[in-house]
Formats: sequence, C-alpha cells, structure tokens
Amino acid sequence: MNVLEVKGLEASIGGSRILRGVEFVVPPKSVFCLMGRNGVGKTSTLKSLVGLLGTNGGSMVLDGKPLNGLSPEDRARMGIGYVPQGREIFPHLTVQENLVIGTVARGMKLNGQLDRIYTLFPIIKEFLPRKGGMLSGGQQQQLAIARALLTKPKLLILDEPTEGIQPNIIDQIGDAIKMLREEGEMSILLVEQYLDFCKELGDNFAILERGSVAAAGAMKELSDQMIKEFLTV
Ligand SMILES: Nc1ncnc2c1ncn2[C@@H]1O[C@H](COP(=O)(O)OP(=O)(O)OP(=O)(O)O)[C@@H](O)[C@H]1O
Repeated sequence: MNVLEVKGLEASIGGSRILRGVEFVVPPKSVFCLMGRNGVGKTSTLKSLVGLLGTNGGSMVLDGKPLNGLSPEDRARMGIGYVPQGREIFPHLTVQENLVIGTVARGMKLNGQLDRIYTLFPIIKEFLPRKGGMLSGGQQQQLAIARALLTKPKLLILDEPTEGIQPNIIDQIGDAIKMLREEGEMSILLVEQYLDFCKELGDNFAILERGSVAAAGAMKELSDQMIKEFLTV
C-alpha cells in the first residue's frame, strides 16, 4: 500500500485556483521530491496535506485512511510529520524543550528515541541547554527535523530544508535523509528547489506547473528536457 495517495487535489486562495487537480503517490520506504519553480503550488500542496489550507476537491489518503476534513492535530496523530519552510522553532525555549514539545503535548513516551536523534544530528546533543534562537539557521533546521521525527511519522514532510543553509549542514541533512530511508520506517516527501539534492536523495519525483503535475516518474527518468522546461529559471 502507498503511504500517501493524492488525487485531483483542488485549492483556492482568495478566489484564485492555486491547486488544479494535483495527483501523485508516495510509495513506502521512499523519498519523493515535489519540484517546480517558485509559485507553482508546492507549499500549498503540503499545507493541504497537513490541514493548514482548506481544499475544495480531490482526496488525500495516508496509509489507506482519508485525511480530508481532519484537523492538523488529527493528521499529525495519524502519522504526518511536518517541517515547514522557515522551520518555526521556538527561539526562547531551549533546544531540549523544542525537541520534546510535540511528544510531550501528545503524551508520547520517548523510550530511547533520543539516542537515535543524537546519532542523526550530533550537534543537537551538544546544544541541548541553549536557547533555540541562538542556533544557526542550519542547526535550527536540524532541530525542526529532529522534533518531527520524535513523533514517529509515517510520512515526514520537509518544505525546502536546504533553503538558506550552509553547505556542510546541507550534507548532514542529506545524510540524515539517507539514513532514514535505509531504516525504512517512513517515507519522506520533500519539496526542494536544489536539484542536485533531489537527484541524489529522491526515488521518485513530480514537477508542478501552475497548480498541477506536469511531469512525474522515477528520479532516474528526470530528463534534461524536463529540467529545462519546468525547473530552470
Ligand atoms: N496567502 C496567499 N495569498 C494569496 N496568494 C497566495 C498565498 N499563498 C500563496 N499564494 C499564491 O499561490 C501560488 C502558489 O504558492 P505556493 O507557495 O504554494 O508556491 P510554491 O511552489 O511553494 O512556491 P515557493 O517555492 O515560492 O514557495 C502562488 O502564485 C502564490 O502567489
């Protein structure tokens, strides 16, 4: 069974149609890259999936269960982990507090999961007592991913994790995604403009163009022609 199936997704903002029948599926144990130029509807697709943007058509099914109409909290409980663009960590809370806040709010037990997080992102262990706002952008991104992982999602959704981040931390985030993929406990839906990052990590892709999927397939099928037509600015 696919982890996620999106069919005919429609959404409007302020009267203009932003999503026009978006369709794609995310298979188990895989990394899926949702690509496309600025303003084509990538973030809106993610927001629809997590329940932050209302849809007016189509269906979203996580692990066989429909998501339409459910609150963001319910969707999180069903297994959606979401790291929004801009990360949204709490600057005045410590790294430790930021890390556990989602699990504490849901009454989940951590049972040794923190060790796995520290293996993925060693910097987090080192910086536990610091205020979140003192971390660099890249470190905050790692913290936001770690926080989402602690909720044990079936689908981890990352919106442009490399945006504005220094190259060595991009590499560490890439390594973490690879490790998660190898562990095979979740699939990852990645919105990303950094093409090489997608090519290296993605199993499958879909490219959006004006609110619908213009091209899709296995990552090895992403052609220079598609890149030129749909991705190059
Ligand atoms: N709050 C809003 N009010 C009006 N229009 C919006 C709003 N949010 C998004 N849009 C419009 O919806 C379209 C899709 O935006 P979206 O953010 O989903 O695109 P994107 O592909 O994620 O682009 P980016 O890479 O720039 O984030 C754009 O044309 C954008 O201008």
